[in-house]
Amino acid sequence: MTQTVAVLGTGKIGEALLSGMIRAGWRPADLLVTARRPERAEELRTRYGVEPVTNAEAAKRADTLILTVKPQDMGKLLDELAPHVPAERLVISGAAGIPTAYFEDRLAPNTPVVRVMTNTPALVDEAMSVISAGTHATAEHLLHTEEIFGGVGKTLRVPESQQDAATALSGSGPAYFYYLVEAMTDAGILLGLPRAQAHDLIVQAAIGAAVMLRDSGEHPVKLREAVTSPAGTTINAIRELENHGVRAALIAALEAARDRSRELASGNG
Ligand SMILES: NC(=O)C1=CN([C@@H]2O[C@H](COP(=O)(O)OP(=O)(O)OC[C@H]3O[C@@H](n4cnc5c(N)ncnc54)[C@H](O)[C@@H]3O)[C@@H](O)[C@H]2O)C=CC1
Ligand SMILES: O=C(O)[C@@H]1CCC=N1
Repeated sequence: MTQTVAVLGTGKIGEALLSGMIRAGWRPADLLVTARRPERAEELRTRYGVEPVTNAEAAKRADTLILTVKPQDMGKLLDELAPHVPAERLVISGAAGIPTAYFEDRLAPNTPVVRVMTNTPALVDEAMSVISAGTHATAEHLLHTEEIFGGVGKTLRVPESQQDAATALSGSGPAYFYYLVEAMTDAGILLGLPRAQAHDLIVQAAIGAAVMLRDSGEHPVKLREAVTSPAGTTINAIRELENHGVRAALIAALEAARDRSRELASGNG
């Protein structure tokens, strides 16, 4: 049987997922989208050939609803949806912080809910999507969720108690790397390189390092040691990173992101 999937609140993450699903072979005819602004809805229709509908219509027609609004907008969306969502619908939340119980409390009894934290590299099929089942989600619901999110990258099942940590690591994770690239590009400018060249050098170093981290099977310490020659250049840089507490700053930063995810749990964040 053909499954219809609706993306509700198709912003940055919703569109990244939608585009990836189409690349992965989903037929636009089997996909519905909702958006707050009519111009946005038309943009999605033109760009992907999908049908924009109201939230209520999506709830009635789609077998699976993927909710990708901001945590702060989730309560309002659920108020709108609740009267229209039959209990057999699979509801997938892509929002940071909000637990599956929040949805279960507001939807029909026994509604299967799955929580997913993905990230923007979904746009290039390199997402990490971390998946947890709510009380009524079955193995089949998890497989279906993996089928959807597997089209845009890797998936990993975790207990829901680990979702806030996963959000800090991989949901927000790409932003940390963009921030580092931005800072190191500035360093290149300081060292006298043209900005475009500094950018290219750092981006390629990041790509090379990322592929080695993924494919070599080596521990990051080993990989760093291989770059760090005795009395060489790298150790001077590492000493400065240690002097400035960069490791401690990263640990504190991810802890702060985890804490913020916890704060968003009520949907009022
Ligand atoms: N941006 C990111 O890197 C990531 C975001 N997320 C989660 O994804 C969700 C969305 O984030 P973004 O895509 O960044 O935000 P966004 O603001 O780009 O997208 C949300 C969209 O929902 C629409 N919307 C709000 N209420 C609506 C309603 N009642 N009906 C229809 N549309 C409605 C908004 O107009 C907006 O286009 C958030 O819950 C966030 O926690 C998760 C992982 C990564
Ligand atoms: O910053 C945020 O709240 C969202 C969730 C994870 C990444 N972006």
